[in-house]
Amino acid sequence: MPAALQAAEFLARPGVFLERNWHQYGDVFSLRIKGFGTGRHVVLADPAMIEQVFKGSPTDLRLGEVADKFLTPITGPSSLLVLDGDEHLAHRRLILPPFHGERMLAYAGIMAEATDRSIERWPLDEPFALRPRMADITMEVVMRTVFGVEQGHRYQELSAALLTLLGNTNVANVLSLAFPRLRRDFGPIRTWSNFQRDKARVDTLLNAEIARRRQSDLDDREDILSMLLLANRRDGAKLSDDELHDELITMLLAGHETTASALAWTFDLLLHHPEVLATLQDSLRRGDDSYLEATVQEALRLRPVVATSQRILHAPMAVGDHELPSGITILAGIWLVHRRPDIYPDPLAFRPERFLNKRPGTYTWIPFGGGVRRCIGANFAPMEMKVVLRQVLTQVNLTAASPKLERPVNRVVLLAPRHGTMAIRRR
Ligand code: HEM
Repeated sequence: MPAALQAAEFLARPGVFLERNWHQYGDVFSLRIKGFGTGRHVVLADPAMIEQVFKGSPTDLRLGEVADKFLTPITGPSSLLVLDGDEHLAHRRLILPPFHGERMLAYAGIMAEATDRSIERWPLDEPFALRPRMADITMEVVMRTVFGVEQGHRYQELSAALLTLLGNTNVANVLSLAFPRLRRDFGPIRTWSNFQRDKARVDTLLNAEIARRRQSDLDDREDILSMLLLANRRDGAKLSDDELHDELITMLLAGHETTASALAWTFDLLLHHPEVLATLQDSLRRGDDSYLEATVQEALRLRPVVATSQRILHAPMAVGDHELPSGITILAGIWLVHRRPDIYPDPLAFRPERFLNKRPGTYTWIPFGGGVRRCIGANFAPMEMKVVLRQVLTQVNLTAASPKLERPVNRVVLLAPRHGTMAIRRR
């Protein structure tokens, strides 16, 4: 298929496109997609090969370069997503600890409050889209747990500016981010200057927040920004204001829409599988969280919001029986591994029992990628999903607004439900 057609289909319907090629060519196949990674790609659907890639040398297998092209104008150059090599590892060592341990339990309270605040505004007896409501919740969670900004005037100002910046990721902007030559205005089409204006507004507000936080008593605070202000690199240095700024935008960008889409997918699956929903509600009434945990794992398997995890290869690499050349982009097929019938019998069925009292495999369940680039929110996001699901399912009676399951659409780089998971809240 010509490269332009491959690109169009891959961008519009990545799941369908990847599956068709997988059925035709098997667990290793190549693609040509201009403007995406290095333009030449090899897709892997075999967990053993993906393990090799995730465990491979971070110098030879780079993710930062893939993201750098289109993310740096939004995040800045010091984002975990766009860094590679030693600098990436140095940032990761500082950013990972706040996402683990006891503190996470304190965040559960914030997650429950944000959910209750959102539920209060849901309409009764009329269809409404759950995905944007989930995005309100995940925005509040990032604003309070990561940025440490509580509801009020500053919260409103900063969240509105961030939503304007991220909401402007329309086709024109995404293209101009991917192709630097398009980073300008075209006569009356002023998308690039509008983007710059929105970005400057976010920068001013975020820098003011960082400066204000530096003046406060950091030891008493539990938010991630405060912890990052206290953290030292191995050489004793701290993150600069610019680096903190870039990491804050990164965590919002990586943690907000992803978790909202994952939640919308989970509700879509639950509302269309009444027997699973009933089992889950029953287990929640009994105070048993194991089925809730399994439901989240199964939803992330069947509807992973990121279809592939990417690495640019900088040295030839033998993967299985294949010699992969330097210069290609490897796509670890998250979507495909999760649909392997040898690992998940009847793979299209939504069946949380698969994970009941059974830990998902490190290389067979990969919604958060793997290795030194594994998602830093890989504990935080499932916890948030569990809190939101519990709050909603124990307080609200929801039904699906349509008998059909949602189809995935590509929202920039995430797979989201086409109609946003339409539901009806019943009395
Ligand atoms: C259900 C929700 C989420 C999903 C499905 C998801 C998925 C992913 C995936 C697939 C990657 C790339 C991993 C790789 O290539 O190996 C990633 C990276 C990342 N994620 Fe998440 N993510 C989610 C939530 C979050 C949250 C809540 C945060 C933070 C608040 C976050 C922050 C990041 C960051 C900073 C990276 C880059 C890590 C690095 O390059 O070292 N994500 N995520």
